[in-house]
Amino acid sequence: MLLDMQNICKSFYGMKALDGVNFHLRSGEVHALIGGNGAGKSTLAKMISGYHQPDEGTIAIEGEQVLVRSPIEAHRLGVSMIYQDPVLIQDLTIADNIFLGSEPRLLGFLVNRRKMNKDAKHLMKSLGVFHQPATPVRRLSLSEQQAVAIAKAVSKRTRILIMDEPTTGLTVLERERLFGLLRLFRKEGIGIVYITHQLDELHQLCDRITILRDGKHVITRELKGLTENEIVDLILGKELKRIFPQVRHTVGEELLHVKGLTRNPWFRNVHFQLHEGEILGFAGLTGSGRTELVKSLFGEMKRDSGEVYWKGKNVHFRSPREAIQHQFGFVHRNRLTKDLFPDMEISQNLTISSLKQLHRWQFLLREQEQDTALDAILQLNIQIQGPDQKVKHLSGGNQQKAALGKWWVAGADLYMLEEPTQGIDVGAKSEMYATIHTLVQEGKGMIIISSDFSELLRLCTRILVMREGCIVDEMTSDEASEERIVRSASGIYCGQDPSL
Ligand SMILES: Nc1ncnc2c1ncn2[C@@H]1O[C@H](COP(=O)(O)OP(=O)(O)OP(=O)(O)O)[C@@H](O)[C@H]1O
Repeated sequence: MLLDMQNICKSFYGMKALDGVNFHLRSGEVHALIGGNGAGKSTLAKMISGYHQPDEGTIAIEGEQVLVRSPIEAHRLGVSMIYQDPVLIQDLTIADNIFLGSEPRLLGFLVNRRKMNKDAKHLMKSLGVFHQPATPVRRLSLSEQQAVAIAKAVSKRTRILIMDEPTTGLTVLERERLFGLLRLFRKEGIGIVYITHQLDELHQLCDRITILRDGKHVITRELKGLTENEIVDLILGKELKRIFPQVRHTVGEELLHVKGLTRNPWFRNVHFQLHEGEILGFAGLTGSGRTELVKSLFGEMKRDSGEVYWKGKNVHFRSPREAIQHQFGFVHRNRLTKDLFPDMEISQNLTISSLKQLHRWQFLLREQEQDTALDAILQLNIQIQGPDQKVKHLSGGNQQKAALGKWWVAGADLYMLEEPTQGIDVGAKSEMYATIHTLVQEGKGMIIISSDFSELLRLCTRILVMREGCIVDEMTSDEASEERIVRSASGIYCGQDPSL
């Protein structure tokens, strides 16, 4: 056994984050570590990588009991951890980042830069990245930065590699490349702990699965033979009928009509309409212009030309404030920093865009604010300890509901959601989808940007695919398939002419 963790317990401020958890990792296996938000996955991973120490329990690597008191000690033991946002120094070069703290030396004290660059080049090449080793890391894409983090791990003779949601923000093709690398590591006997909320990834990659729930061990077994529905039930501890509710909406009046919208170099000549009863999905690779398009609709970004009609009226918002006044709401991908005030109470966050209605003679009607917030908390089923709880202390799923709730309180008629379920667990996802359907049923407009194409397929009534700033394909839910989206998004063929 490569790694053997027995009876691990850990509490924070008297609250048990892990309660008697056992975890075993074999050489050459990819072991999925799964559970809902707050189940204890990251805490367990941080025990192996030296960021936390257990209150009780033992850790053994290759049969030898160890005390992993710091990340440096973990590295010495052959443990590396890679996060969704690789921890790299952006202004240093690829080679510097890979060998930071373990630079090859000449005469024992001079850094052997030649060898460092040569080794870095070789490592990066084996990972399919061909930049010069002297390139600053800030010039690389997210997936290339991840390759640098992996190269760093490999250069340190890693035996145990822990990956915490590594595919967040990656395109389908980048994800495939990462999986290819992990399969290679598996062949070399490295044990990989793989943490994810993307259950559709498990069968592509993982050999065994361990599920945690509320800090307790639920099950460890071979993944083969376990269905996605069974995994969902084990995560939640109850039966979830359907992650994606089957709802058919009737298409009604036109809400939004975008004509020839252009902002160089991000997007060009974009035309589309959104009707009542539609959930409009935007698919595309990173840099396809989807986010910039939505930012421009929300007044966060200027446009060069084109027109936008909202409920039949020509509108041109020069700031988000104007968009909000016209009942537009936008939940960004990084909602905690962009949409919410993490150090403020949940009730203040929910009412922040509606303060005008909650003021009289320049005084905030505190009681009314609390009532309005409470209404949203109940309607959207936001799980909190009290209305004065700070948003930063909510789970990822509840933070997402709060970000949506802010626009609900403000009376938004158009919701634009960027990566609405990124990082949230399967139960919260299911609730988010149900909320989206309810809002659409009430006649609200819904635009979803998601890198999770299967989510778009199962949620949206119509999907537009963007590539290099242009809409290159459009499909109804009946016409759509993941293959068609991937092909259009990556330019393998243009949707209008599959023979190309
Ligand atoms: N440094 C900390 N201080 C206080 N509480 C913490 C700390 N780290 C984790 N916790 C708590 O421990 C519990 C387990 O959290 P953990 O981050 O391990 O869950 P997780 O399964 O990784 O969740 P997610 O999928 O949302 O990342 C949670 O209740 C969390 O609030």
